[in-house]
Amino acid sequence: MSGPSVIQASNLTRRFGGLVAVEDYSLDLRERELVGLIGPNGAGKTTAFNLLTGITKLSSGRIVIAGEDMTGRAPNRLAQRGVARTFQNIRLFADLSVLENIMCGGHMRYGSSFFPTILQLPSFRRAEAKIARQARDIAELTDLAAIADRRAGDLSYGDQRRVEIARALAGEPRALLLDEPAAGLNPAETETLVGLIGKINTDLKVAVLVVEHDMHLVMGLCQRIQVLNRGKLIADGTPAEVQSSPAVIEAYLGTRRSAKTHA
Ligand SMILES: Nc1ncnc2c1ncn2[C@@H]1O[C@H](COP(=O)(O)OP(=O)(O)OP(=O)(O)O)[C@@H](O)[C@H]1O
Repeated sequence: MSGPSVIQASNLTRRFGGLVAVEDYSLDLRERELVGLIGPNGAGKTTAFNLLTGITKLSSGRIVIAGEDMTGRAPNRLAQRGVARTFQNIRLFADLSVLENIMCGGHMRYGSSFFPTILQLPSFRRAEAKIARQARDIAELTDLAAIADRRAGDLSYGDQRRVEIARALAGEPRALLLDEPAAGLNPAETETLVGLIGKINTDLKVAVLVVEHDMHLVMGLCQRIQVLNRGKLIADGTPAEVQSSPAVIEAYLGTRRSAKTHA
């Protein structure tokens, strides 16, 4: 049985001029759920992600996070309410160490305000110690402890991806949204990533929504899969249900057919 709702998004719509990128998209992501969001190129997945995290403004719709209406709030307010994300293109501080990058995630959530920081008050030192302790725990969990002092910019792509996820976890999110986490990873790195996402979901009890082109990964990892096509949700079910859905098969075949026609 799944728990209470973490993200309740209802009828999210976003227009860009005359183009409706996402239309009436709804998601009820519950505690401990691991949900995949798939769809052909241009289906609206990234736009849906950006709407859920407040990065793109809604044309209409409603977003409730852990019971609080967060519609129209800025991305940092949604993050504070417990929604963390990673991006398609890795965005790390290349010159900072792995541990410092992870601590940045903690600062976003628990950092001291301006005056305690400037004056180095005890409250500032306490917050810093807590953030450093927590970053070390997360480095352990994400298998980054052995390279915690290395410069992030010197790491392999797969390790950088894990640092990005570790930094997102430092904000102690209720939900983690991963935008194409396996993009650019080799098969061994992808396998490590799949193990990590599973661990985050089961051990840390964080709800996960993952956008991914790697079907094998999505089908093996997710309990539930949503399929977007031309901005609209055309399926929402178990991997087996989605794979046998005529609308889904048609959406993917249709994309291939039109790609051939235009080739
Ligand atoms: N800022 C924007 N301005 C105008 N059109 C946009 C903007 N962002 C997205 N779109 C359009 O909205 C549609 C959905 O794009 P989106 O990037 O969300 O799809 P996607 O499913 O993530 O695609 P992909 O799998 O290729 O990453 C596309 O037609 C895209 O061109």
